Amino acid sequence: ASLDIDLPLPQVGQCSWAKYGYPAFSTGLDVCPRPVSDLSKDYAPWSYPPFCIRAPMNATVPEPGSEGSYKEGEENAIPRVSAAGRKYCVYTSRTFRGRGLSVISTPQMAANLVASLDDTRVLPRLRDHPASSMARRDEKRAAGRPYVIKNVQQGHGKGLVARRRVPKWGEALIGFPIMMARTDFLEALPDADRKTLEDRALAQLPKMAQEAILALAHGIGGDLDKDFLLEHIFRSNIFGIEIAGVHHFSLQVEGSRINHDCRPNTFWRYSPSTMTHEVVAFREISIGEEFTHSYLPLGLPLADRQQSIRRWGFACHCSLCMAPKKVSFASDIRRTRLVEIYTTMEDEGAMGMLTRDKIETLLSEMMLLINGEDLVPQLCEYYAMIARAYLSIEAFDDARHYAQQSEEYWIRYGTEEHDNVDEVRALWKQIEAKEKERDARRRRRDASRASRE
Ligand SMILES: C[S@@+](CC[C@H](N)C(=O)[O-])C[C@H]1O[C@@H](n2cnc3c(N)ncnc32)[C@H](O)[C@@H]1O
Repeated sequence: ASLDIDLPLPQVGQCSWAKYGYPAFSTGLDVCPRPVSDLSKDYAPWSYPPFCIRAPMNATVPEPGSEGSYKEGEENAIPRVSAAGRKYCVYTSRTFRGRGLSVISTPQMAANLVASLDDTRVLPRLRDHPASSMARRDEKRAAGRPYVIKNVQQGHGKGLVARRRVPKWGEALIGFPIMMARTDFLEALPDADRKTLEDRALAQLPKMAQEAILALAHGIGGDLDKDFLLEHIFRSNIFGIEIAGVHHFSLQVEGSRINHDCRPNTFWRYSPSTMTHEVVAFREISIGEEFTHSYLPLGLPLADRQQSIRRWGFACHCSLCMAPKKVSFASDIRRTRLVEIYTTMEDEGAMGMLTRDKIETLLSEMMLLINGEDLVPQLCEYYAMIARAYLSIEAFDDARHYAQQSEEYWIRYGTEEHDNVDEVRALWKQIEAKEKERDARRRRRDASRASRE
């Protein structure tokens, strides 16, 4: 028997692999879902017994959580760690959200998804919204759908175009994954094993789901290796997500049709507990406008964007990248200055060199730059940085104000479940602790003054 599945069943509150999925009080269960593999007798709630392949004993994968280049030999290459003998399995639910879902991952990671598979956990707000792929597709509902998928500008293939006005913060699209995989399976397994898992993940889905996946963009036509069609589709269409802190990717049929723009009009957020992708407008979108989102972190200057987008296999033709040299030069200067402000505040704050005047001057310059470059979503991080700057000069009310703003932005841009919401909450604790320290210092000073008098 495999170690993967012979662990004792943990009780609710002790699930190491189930940060969001369990405890699911509504199910009345009092244990965590057991990881299942090809050796398990029972494989519910999946539709088929898991099909598993072990990584070879010399398999290595990039170290989880490290940043840098995935290419070995490059200067900033991510260090690699052993994945010897790790079991990757295919799990399929043929009914998930009315379409089906196939997952390629390890038994523990798949166990983490079990509670979220339940369609009844999807809030009516996400299920019945006209932008939701779960909403009934009768004529009346279809008329309310905010977008139509059609060919857009030359060279961009298909895209999503607004067929009704979407207000600021309104949902443009609500979708669910159709395929998910633990990202490092691409590195841990040899070609033949990857292909076996990928083919099975596709074949176990209902016919309509298979067709929807195969119809997605395949990236650079010339180099297409027909044996690895799915990997070409992954490369052009996936969204990065985490399951219990481990990097995975997710394929979502309609969301994958949204083209990239370096100044996008939507952002997407993912809720692990309901496995929902929401694409949200961060400004009003008018009828006929294309929905766009950024495949790259926001705020990069042109050269960095051009280099990073290459990983996606295309050169960006958005209006910012195609703008006259003068315009993109000015944009680059603003973006570089913004990063400079961030580092100055962080560094000088840590060294106790900031003053209220300096913070306020940099803050107003920062707001001008952020608004000028349409980088409002970056305020999640920038507001937290301002809170830390005010904390460094013991301006507790201002620190609290910006920590609150940062928390609100993180919830809006990342959902309640985003890890950074926890980080902001840690910042609240720091503010509280430092304020107590200051009060204690004042009391000691007053007491020593009183004793002198
Ligand atoms: C995730 S898909 C987007 C949907 C795609 N247009 C389709 O027809 O399915 C990514 C592909 O769309 C195209 N694309 C997206 N954004 C683009 C942009 N800003 N400039 C040029 N091509 C873009 C590229 O071919 C890219 O490989």
